[in-house]
Amino acid sequence: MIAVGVELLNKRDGDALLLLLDGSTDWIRIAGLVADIEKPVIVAVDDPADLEGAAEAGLVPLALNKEKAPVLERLQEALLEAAADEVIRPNGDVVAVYSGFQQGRLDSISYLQLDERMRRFTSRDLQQIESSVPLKTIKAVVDLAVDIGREGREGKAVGTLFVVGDTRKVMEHASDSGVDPYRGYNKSFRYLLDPKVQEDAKEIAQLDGAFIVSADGYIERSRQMLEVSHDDLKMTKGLGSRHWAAAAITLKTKAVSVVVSQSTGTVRLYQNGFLILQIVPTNKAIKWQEFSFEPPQAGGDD
Ligand SMILES: Nc1ncnc2c1ncn2[C@@H]1O[C@H](COP(=O)(O)OP(=O)(O)OP(=O)(O)O)[C@@H](O)[C@H]1O
Repeated sequence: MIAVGVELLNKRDGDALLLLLDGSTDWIRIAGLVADIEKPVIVAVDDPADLEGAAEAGLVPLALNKEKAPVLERLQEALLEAAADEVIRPNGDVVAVYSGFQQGRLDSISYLQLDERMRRFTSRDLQQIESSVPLKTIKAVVDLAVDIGREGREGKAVGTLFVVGDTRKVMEHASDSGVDPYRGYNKSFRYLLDPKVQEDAKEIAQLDGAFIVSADGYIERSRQMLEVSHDDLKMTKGLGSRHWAAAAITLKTKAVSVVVSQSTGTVRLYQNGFLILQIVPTNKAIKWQEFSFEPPQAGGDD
């Protein structure tokens, strides 16, 4: 199967060969099988310990930590990580060899043409913004924002805005747009890293205005209108007032803004007035063909 993968890669002039494996193997032997390729050969397994020796053999090791996940999810994760590591171009072509039907046996080959819009935030992206807000809080807010962008509420698309960190300064630029359901509530009902609080926040996100969140993850206010001038900003055309406000508040304060577009579900993160991250909901980022495989009927007429 690996030899056929190599042949396909060479014929189609693809960007990389991806071997999705169920565990460690003889890396030297694999390196021998792929010696004819000048492109990267990525070996992806779940447990990082299983990758020992892979890099020395000239392969690109990738740990997935997705042991129980279905094969397509593991493949997707491998591609996203490889793109994030810049081993493959986000719109490159990859030949993947993997166990599609039987664990432990390489029985499937796919030629994958990646989607240019493939973009997912990684911990590495987030570290860039950690300076003003702890990674833990940013990650929770971004995850929640991505959920809101992807799921909406009761079939309707929802857009919203979270302004995180530098709370006191942010509040100087904010005013109530309606009754704020969080005001006066005990801290335990406002801790955004708590899944129950996240579910409540999804409801409130349907209402106008922004959430103001402290650097340690507590919702301090919701339904806030931000009043900030946009004079010093350069923004992509087509973005509306919520996005302008999101960017502008990060120019006036040390806060980070996370905004969900109601029209597209895209999540954008601003810091110092700049767009730092743009996350298209992942289920829209790559269009996978479902496998349609029907095993032959046992005891049939043939
Ligand atoms: N200055 C602001 N502060 C807080 N929220 C705002 C502000 N301006 C707009 N919003 C919120 O954004 C909502 C939609 O505004 P608008 O359509 O201009 O935003 P947008 O940036 O185009 O976002 P979307 O992509 O979601 O349509 C408003 O109903 C309001 O809830």
